[in-house]
Amino acid sequence: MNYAVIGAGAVGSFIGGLLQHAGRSVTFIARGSHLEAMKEEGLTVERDEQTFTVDREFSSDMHDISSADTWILGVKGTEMASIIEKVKPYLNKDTRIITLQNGVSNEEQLSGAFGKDKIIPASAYLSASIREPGKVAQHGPHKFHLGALDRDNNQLLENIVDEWKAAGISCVRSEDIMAKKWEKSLWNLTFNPLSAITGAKVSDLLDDPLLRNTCDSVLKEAALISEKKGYPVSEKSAGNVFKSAETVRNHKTSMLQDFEKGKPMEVYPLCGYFVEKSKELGIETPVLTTLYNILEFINKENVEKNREGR
Ligand SMILES: NC(=O)C1=CN([C@@H]2O[C@H](COP(=O)(O)OP(=O)(O)OC[C@H]3O[C@@H](n4cnc5c(N)ncnc54)[C@H](OP(=O)(O)O)[C@@H]3O)[C@@H](O)[C@H]2O)C=CC1
Ligand SMILES: CC(C)(CO)C(=O)C(=O)O
Repeated sequence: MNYAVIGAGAVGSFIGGLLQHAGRSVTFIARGSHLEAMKEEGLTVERDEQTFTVDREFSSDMHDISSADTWILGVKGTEMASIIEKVKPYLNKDTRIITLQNGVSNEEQLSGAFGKDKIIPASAYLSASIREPGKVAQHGPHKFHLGALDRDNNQLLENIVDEWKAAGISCVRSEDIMAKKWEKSLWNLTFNPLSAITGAKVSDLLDDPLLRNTCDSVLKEAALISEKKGYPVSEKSAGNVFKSAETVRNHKTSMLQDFEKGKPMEVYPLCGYFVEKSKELGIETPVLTTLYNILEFINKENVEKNREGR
């Protein structure tokens, strides 16, 4: 496979760096200071047991993705509509697009634009960050679940999973990848919006009785939506949302991290989409809807403030 990472930020740089280190061809599409640093010094990947640097190909020119057959879409969900327009001219019959964004709306958007057969969704469990321009860090365990929306891609998917494993990327093939993505979305819905509104770390959300109670209400509402969409949530898997949060107590959710950096938060993919679905399905979600309304407001204010350098 020839890979292009489109939006080589934290997750994309981590995956692309490992693939290139293992001898695969990877083109990294990035921008800003991260791109400049990679062009000058290469991309350094730092993990628990190893640090290495890969030295090519780094570009901001979308034209450079045309020679790749496998695109790893690393942008945030907030960029999806604009990135679809940018990559459209370079798509051909062999192109497949791996989507690792949190949420489930990105797959809908991409399938609508390019067709289901083009999309290979992935569910990403890791904690990667750009430590400084040109350097990506991922410490602790990580895991990706990859699945095909179209059975015709099963063999190709097998090959991708084999290549990723050989490159040291922990990943498994999922028979029902959208169920996996809904499962992860329940986690994100339960913790991300409330953390961004309050500034609370995962440990605060778990330990403060009132915040925990609010998380629990959100999870119950989210489970109703998930169930109606065909992804029932058992008591055990609802319990696992809180159990798995115990393993990342020290974590600041990605939404809170974006807020603190003054970056747009993934409000629609991680929250608004589910509110929209609840309305369409006639499900009452008062807690989730209230959090969403607040989140929309603080996101706009935050982005505006940072644009103006206030
Ligand atoms: N980080 C993590 O550990 C995890 C992230 N995820 C999910 O993965 C997705 C990606 O997250 P993450 O890697 O953290 O995000 P990042 O912001 O680190 O990466 C996105 C990158 O894409 C770049 N980009 C956006 N548009 C363009 C463009 N037109 N041309 C070139 N580069 C572009 C951004 O540049 P710029 O910075 O200038 O905007 C940024 O470097 C999100 O949906 C997130 O929720 C899921 C699990 C864990
Ligand atoms: C919990 C985590 C880091 C999962 O990898 C996440 O998805 C987030 O913070 O948004």
